[in-house]
Amino acid sequence: MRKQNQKLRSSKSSASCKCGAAMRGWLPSAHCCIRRGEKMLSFDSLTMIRRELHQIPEAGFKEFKTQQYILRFFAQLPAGRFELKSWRTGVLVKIKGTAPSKTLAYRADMDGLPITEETGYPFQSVHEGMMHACGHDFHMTIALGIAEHFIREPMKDDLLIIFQPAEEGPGGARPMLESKEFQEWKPDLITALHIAPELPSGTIGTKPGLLFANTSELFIDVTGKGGHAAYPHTANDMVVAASQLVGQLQTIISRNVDPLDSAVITIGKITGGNVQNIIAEKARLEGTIRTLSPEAMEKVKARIEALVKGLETAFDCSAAIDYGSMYHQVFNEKALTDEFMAFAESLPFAVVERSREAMTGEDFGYFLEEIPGFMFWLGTGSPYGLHHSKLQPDESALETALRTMIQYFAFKS
Ligand SMILES: CC(=O)N[C@@H](CCC[C@H](N)C(=O)O)C(=O)O
Repeated sequence: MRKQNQKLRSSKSSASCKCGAAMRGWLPSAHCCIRRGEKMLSFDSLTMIRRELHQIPEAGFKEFKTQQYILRFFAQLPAGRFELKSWRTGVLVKIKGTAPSKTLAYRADMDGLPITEETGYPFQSVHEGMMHACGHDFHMTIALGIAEHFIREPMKDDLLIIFQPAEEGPGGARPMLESKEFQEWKPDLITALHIAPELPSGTIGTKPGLLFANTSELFIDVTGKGGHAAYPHTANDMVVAASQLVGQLQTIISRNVDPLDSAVITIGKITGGNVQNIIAEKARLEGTIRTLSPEAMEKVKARIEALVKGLETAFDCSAAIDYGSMYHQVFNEKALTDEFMAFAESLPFAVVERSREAMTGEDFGYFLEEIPGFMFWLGTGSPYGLHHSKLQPDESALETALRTMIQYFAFKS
């Protein structure tokens, strides 16, 4: 399905707008272009918005500056053509159609990650220890671009633009979906995209059916008896217990999950003990589970519980499991996804690829449980992947995504 006629611009564009405005911290300077009445935000405006958002990554449900940025963006646009509601740190914007019979929707997530940025960007995060390392700055920029376009050039149907907090955790989609604010404006079709650094810039990748995995966070606290480093026989060492458990957990993947199925258990963080010559009384494992079906998730959890029970006996310790937040799989509606792929393929500037399932998680899966729609990957070709401190997605993909979504919504309306 690949086309070679794609012409994308280099990512080395200027950080200033065509109109000469410089970036100004987290204040939305993009309004200078919007005021000039352009129908679609220019490439310079898009990159400027993305860079301003990039500077202010915030944790889930703490996206206060981000929310303010979005509200100020809409304050520059012609009132009367849209309605706006805040929901916690999120924002819902309903853009009026000329003769609506349904509501289409695009969702963008808003939060950053607790990562110390190492991109060397001149516009890198001003929030120490936080980074937009999962592309949510891109997702929001595209959402603002779509919104601005259809506020100026209304289509027939209504369009809901969803700025959803806390995708990385603890999960904003489910409570937002259940909220009165969202239910009042519940759309008939919902879409979202996610940047894919491993795909060539501008590529659109998706498939009908399962796209993203079921996820569950995993926290295990083990408590034994601490003691002097020289007297191990008088203590129950929780560093040794936790280390053994890390190895045992991997046997679930190799020995309990059907080899023709797939699952992942990743322990991303271990903490325990206080100092090098004291046997640790406590240790904590923090990780995540990924499976291709909700049933496999139940099986993996049952095995974790059995292993943890065994660990309690083996180490004469106590252990507590907390599954944190869980996300339902992203399952794309077949007819809409096939139609979108064929539509995107027909665009002269688009390159479309059929994706494989990924073990990434996305709480957008909750929206898709209730509302027909789909999610797709947007290639942003970068040598560093998602959740990496050096992630540098190619900004030219912003324009490809914006043009694709504007034309898709116009086609569906
Ligand atoms: C697209 C992406 O990277 N999403 C995150 C979602 C995280 C969910 C939750 N905090 C967990 O770790 O299970 C991902 O890590 O896949």
